[in-house]
Amino acid sequence: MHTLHGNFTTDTQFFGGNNVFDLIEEYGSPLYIYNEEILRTRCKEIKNLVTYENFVPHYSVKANTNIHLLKIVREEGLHADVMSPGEIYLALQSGFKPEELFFIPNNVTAEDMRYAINHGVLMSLDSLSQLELYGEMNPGSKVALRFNPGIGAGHHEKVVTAGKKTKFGINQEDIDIVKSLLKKYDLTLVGINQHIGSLFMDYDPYIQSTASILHIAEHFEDLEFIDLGGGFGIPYHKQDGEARLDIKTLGHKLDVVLHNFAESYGKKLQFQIEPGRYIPCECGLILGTVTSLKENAGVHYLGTDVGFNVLQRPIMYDSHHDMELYTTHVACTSPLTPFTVVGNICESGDILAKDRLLPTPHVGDLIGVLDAGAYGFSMSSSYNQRPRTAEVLIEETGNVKLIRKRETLEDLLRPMLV
Ligand SMILES: Cc1ncc(COP(=O)(O)O)c(C=O)c1O
Ligand SMILES: N[C@@H](CCCC[NH3+])C(=O)O
Repeated sequence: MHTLHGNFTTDTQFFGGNNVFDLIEEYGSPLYIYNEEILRTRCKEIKNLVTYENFVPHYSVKANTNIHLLKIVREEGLHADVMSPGEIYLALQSGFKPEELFFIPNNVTAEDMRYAINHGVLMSLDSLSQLELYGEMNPGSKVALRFNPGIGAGHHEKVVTAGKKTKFGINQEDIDIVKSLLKKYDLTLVGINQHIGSLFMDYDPYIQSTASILHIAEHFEDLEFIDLGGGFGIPYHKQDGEARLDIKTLGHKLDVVLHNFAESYGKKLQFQIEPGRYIPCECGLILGTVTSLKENAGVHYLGTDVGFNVLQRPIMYDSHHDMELYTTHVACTSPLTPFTVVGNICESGDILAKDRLLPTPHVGDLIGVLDAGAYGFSMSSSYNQRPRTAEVLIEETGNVKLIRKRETLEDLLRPMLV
């Protein structure tokens, strides 16, 4: 086997010595593949971000909710942030205790709230009307609130979750109303949180937004924790030499802020963060098959079975994912050609990458779509009635463990009660 493109020798390191063609033969194509060692490394980096002792990172499970990965994240000592009853359910099933979960929903029904209350999971409300609803349902209890710190950041406007143009968070101007609602329902505000958006590589907006939430915290006595949010980015353009987020410097800067705040607040309250992407993104890759090659009006199409049912990020946010090709043919030394890499879905927008420089592949070669461990499978669908893919974990020993069965055609029919 030859790797035709890429500076990341995934075949030996990432796949734990397993041959990609054998993996596809055994588990089918396309296939999500995760590397346990990389996952554990990212967890440790986040766990040791700061020296401030009362620091509890919560993994935002929406990025990847496979229960086998959740178990590893928990073993590494992280807690979890959850968004829905489904995420609460899976997190509990994977071994997290209710007190290790933080429910941060948006526009939920009373039924969703009831699920969290019944399972003893602390909830954060992010609007006055949701706080009112919660207060009516569960007066006299502990509660958290999500504030909008006024600063947003993210890799695309669809993932900026603070500032002026967003549905998330309570505005600072409403703090007096918040206080009266807390009093009305005898609620104890134990924590406040924020999340400015997804994927920063420059940590300045994160540090600035930390200052904002700490300023908001000064309005409330007796807080037990402050959650600074997620958004920690990963370099999706590694093949172009993109640098990693400087997590060490970010950690040092945060440390100073946290220690100073605890001193002025008068207690060593708990600080939390909620990274999603950073934890599983780089441990995951999609392996697909080159199904056709075609030229139309000067555009070279490289057809694959990785449609937007499998990976939605490129069509949703124009996201870039580095790619590799694997072949059993003699490695080709011809010049690189710009290919438009497409999937098998019946929509013209089903494009994984435009003008991607690649060596000319053969039908039957394999394509690796890198950094797909976050918001990959969790955003996938069965559109065009393509059953969802299998997932495998390359354990630290190199052993391959099937962690999700490929769905079958019968799985498509089952919920229709036929
Ligand atoms: C409330 C909340 N917390 C955490 C996250 C995780 O974000 P990221 O994956 O960018 O770290 C998100 C998603 O953007 C979110 O909405
Ligand atoms: N789904 C987005 C991240 C934000 C999701 C959570 N608010 C992505 O793939 O980049």
